Amino acid sequence: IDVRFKTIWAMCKLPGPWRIPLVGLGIFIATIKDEEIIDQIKIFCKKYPRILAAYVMGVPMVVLQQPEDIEVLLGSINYIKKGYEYYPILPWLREGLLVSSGDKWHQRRKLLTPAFHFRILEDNMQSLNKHARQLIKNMLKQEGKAFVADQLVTLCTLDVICETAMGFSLNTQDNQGNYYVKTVKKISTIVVTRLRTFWLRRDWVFGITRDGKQFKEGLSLLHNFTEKIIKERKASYKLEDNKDEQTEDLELTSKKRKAFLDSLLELDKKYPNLFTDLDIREEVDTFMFEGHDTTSAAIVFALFLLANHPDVQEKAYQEQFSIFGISDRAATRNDLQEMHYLEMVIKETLRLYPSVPYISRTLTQDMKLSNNMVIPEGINTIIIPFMLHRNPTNFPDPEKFDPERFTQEECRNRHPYAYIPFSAGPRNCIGQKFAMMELKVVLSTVIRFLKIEPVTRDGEFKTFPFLIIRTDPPIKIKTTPRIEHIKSSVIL
Ligand code: HEM
Repeated sequence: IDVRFKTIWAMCKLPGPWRIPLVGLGIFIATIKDEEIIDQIKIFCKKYPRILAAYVMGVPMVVLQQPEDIEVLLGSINYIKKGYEYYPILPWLREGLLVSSGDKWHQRRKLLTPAFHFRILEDNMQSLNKHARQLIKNMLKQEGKAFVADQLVTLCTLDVICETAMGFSLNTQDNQGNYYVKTVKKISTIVVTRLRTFWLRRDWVFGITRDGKQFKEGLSLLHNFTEKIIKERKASYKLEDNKDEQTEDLELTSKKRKAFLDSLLELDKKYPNLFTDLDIREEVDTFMFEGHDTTSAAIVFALFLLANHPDVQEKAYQEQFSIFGISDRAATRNDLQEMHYLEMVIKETLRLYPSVPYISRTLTQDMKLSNNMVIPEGINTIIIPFMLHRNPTNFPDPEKFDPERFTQEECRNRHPYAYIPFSAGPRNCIGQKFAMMELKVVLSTVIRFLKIEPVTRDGEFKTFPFLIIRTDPPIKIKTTPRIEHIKSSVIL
């Protein structure tokens, strides 16, 4: 809560809906129905197209909507402190990379960039292909009937992140995987409810509510799940370490693929005071969550859009056909470079449905915008990619799904901060390249082997900003095999 005169005075001068001082939009936000959140955000953002300032129960909030202003915020190393909205996820992700600030964030980002970003891009095609194929096998089992896309896709992306980053093979049929996925969804919903409801800010009040109790139970499940992964990897890592010491074959040892978690275990050995067991867990929790839920949402929305736009689907299929013909071979990294149209489809999907719909920072110093307006230190500054990507100046006819917006020429003519599904600047998404690789492998596999048909149509669902973008009702699609003989080879 910021009740300093300086802040209140500055907030008064900024454009925004004027309600009760300090309380601001607090009561309105706490009482609005979930399904109305996005519509209300749209109304406010349209009314205040550059800057929207409002108090929410003592917290001063400013929404930036112009790419030039967003560049000032995200492009600078001076504004990396995460916003107030992240406090309810602290008990879950603690100060993992997503939430940490200051020196801790700088140090972690420096250590984790080689450990995650470079390592994960090395040699994961085999694993990505394997899980993409498992996904289409599971889709084929639905035998042309409608199914909830998210249920199958999320297990696939969870398998991918577990195997590629954690070196842990999770069985998709395993109930634990299912449980983890359901609990993550429940916890994200509770986090947003808590954020909107000011009387739940105090831990003790939240703790005695039904949501608070469910949050605590869910948290212990999620932590047990990640602790199990760490324990198992630690054990197998020790075994492999011993084997390496005994083997003379150095070439073989250097070729062994190391998972991101192995690098964390190494950091633990190298800097025992910097990287304790809890530090490892907070990063595993962070990467597990960010690494599966974001990609799953993107794949589900892409499937929905492809199903509802058969012309785009056909064009994407023709591109795959030109790369693979009727061969059922696995995709290689070189193949991915050829998938220009699929990349445009993915980008357009993330424009309309950015997996992370909301980004925020607390200013630790005054910030001068491109028009010389000053946003003072202490203010919670927000970017809503879901709205930014619907700005008709940068994206004419913004509700229309049109991958052609992402030809090289169109992109060149747009402000670089007009489209930021992975955020931008020094605190951008560390998993961006890996995510694009995963989305391409999974979608290319589905498009090559299956025809996606619509069940849920445009306008038949509401979107919710629950940490990750979600829909109600969940999106359903149908799939049928494209070529009979490919169907049998995939099943084998
Ligand atoms: C379609 C997929 C993805 C999207 C759209 C996405 C988007 C984002 C965005 C917008 C942020 C900035 C959040 C903020 O400032 O509050 C972010 C940060 C982050 N993402 Fe992703 N992400 C995706 C996939 C992944 C994957 C696959 C991983 C890793 C396994 C990952 C790990 C992270 C981490 C650790 C951060 C925090 C980085 C930092 O603060 O230094 N993301 N992501």
